[in-house]
Amino acid sequence: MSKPQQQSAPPPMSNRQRKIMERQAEKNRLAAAAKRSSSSSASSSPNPNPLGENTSARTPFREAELQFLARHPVPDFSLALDFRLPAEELLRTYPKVKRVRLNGGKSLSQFSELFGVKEIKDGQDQEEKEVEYAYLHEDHPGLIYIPAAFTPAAQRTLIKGCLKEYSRHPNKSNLDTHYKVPSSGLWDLHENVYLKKQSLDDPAVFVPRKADVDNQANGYGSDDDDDDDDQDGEQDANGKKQENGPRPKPQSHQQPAAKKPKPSNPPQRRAMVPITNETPTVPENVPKIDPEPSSQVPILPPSQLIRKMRWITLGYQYHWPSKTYHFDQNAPFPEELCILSKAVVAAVDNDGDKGKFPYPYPAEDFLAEAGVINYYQLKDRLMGHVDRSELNKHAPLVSFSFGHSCIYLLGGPTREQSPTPILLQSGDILVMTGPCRSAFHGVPRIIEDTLPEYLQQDSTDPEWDIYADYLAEARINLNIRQVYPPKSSTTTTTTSTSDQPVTKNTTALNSPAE
Ligand SMILES: O=C(O)CCC(=O)C(=O)O
Ligand SMILES: [Fe+2]
Repeated sequence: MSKPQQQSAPPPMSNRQRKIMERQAEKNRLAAAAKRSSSSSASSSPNPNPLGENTSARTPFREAELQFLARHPVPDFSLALDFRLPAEELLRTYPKVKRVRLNGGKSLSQFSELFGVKEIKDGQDQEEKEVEYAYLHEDHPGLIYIPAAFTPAAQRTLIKGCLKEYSRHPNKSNLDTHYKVPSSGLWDLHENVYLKKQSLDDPAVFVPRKADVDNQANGYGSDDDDDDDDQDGEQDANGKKQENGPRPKPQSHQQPAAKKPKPSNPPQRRAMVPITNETPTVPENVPKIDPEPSSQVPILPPSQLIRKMRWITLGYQYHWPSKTYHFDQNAPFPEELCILSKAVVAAVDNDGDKGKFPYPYPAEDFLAEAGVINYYQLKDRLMGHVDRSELNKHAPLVSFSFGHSCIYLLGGPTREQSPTPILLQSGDILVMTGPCRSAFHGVPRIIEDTLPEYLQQDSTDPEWDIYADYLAEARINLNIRQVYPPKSSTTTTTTSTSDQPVTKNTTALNSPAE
């Protein structure tokens, strides 16, 4: 007997699938409404919103940012694409996602031991366990996502590096603008107090303000600059695009300049680069004007000051206000990070399986030359932007996430493309290649209570306690870039905004520092 109602009924839908369909319908509705109101506002009212806000001017990227920034009601984080769903469910729920084996069908640990070797669980076939996959997305050509790439032990090692070692001079941090950070590093000071080797009664544990010590500006991006890529008008209160959430910060140097008492030497605002959606040519000789150290920043115990560390730069140091590199300030790049990033690029190259990864880059040409470590507290966010300061636009950008999960918005070449929210979790790798390298992206939300158990306090490893304490309210992102085209190369590199590789003899562009 036939059961016509069952044959014609759609297959049962999971809650997640239903939510995604609803979200897609809502997106379509908003896009249609925006289109309608922009065509009607062109002919009639320039401001169709009775509250005075020109909502039709909001781009889809901005809409998504606002959606995930909202505190009340709490956004539905399950709308974000979670690459760690069981493979079958992932591919069924997101038909635009494609799963591919890593280069040569190998596992990450075969590319480098720095990923750690994953344990084989009872009853699990060794070979089956070792297979690791990368994921691609039809709406985001050039995106490569490798979920759960690191073992817990490998994550701990990298997290320690990010907090204790890589944050030391000569790498610069946002704090260097205003504070005389000791060259042994702020983390060591924090550790000394944490382990009671130094007391808070000792004035030496309080990092002094630069403005009080001397008048030297050291030339690094401050929290008080703005992000010229953030076109949607929200205050972006620091040199990088990252900003703090709505926490009250009566004395903080991270407050928008307009809201705090005017310091005698107000920090520079970022106004030098025109606001545009077009990819500019790389400004190599723009003046690098540095913010002045402020005499208003608070003097804090190390445990609090460490939470004000927002970023550090690796390798070629970056000048946030002008969004250009200091080509003459090249700090030694941590060797393990060079190896690690090269291993990722090798894992997503195409040996023997042409066309699997559509924008491959030869690993032997990849060189880690610059990096940023972003330290997010729970209320911090990074507004939408494109990373376009590197001269080599063809090399992948490799990005690692540790600690709390976040919502990562990945858009397209303009803010008009509706972004895909991705749930970025500790130990995931996101690689931006080809056109994805020029895509708008941002982190509107760190998600509370998502610190994996293996990063929490662990009675068997008291040394980890201080890191666990820090991570209890933090997320760390480490991203690595190649600045120059490869040395004496005939490799294809892009020097234009085009995603089509242009073959060019690049020797002339090699590091002027050499
Ligand atoms: O935190 C992240 O995952 C993204 C960071 C980023 O986009 C950047 O540093 O340019
Ligand atoms: Fe970025």
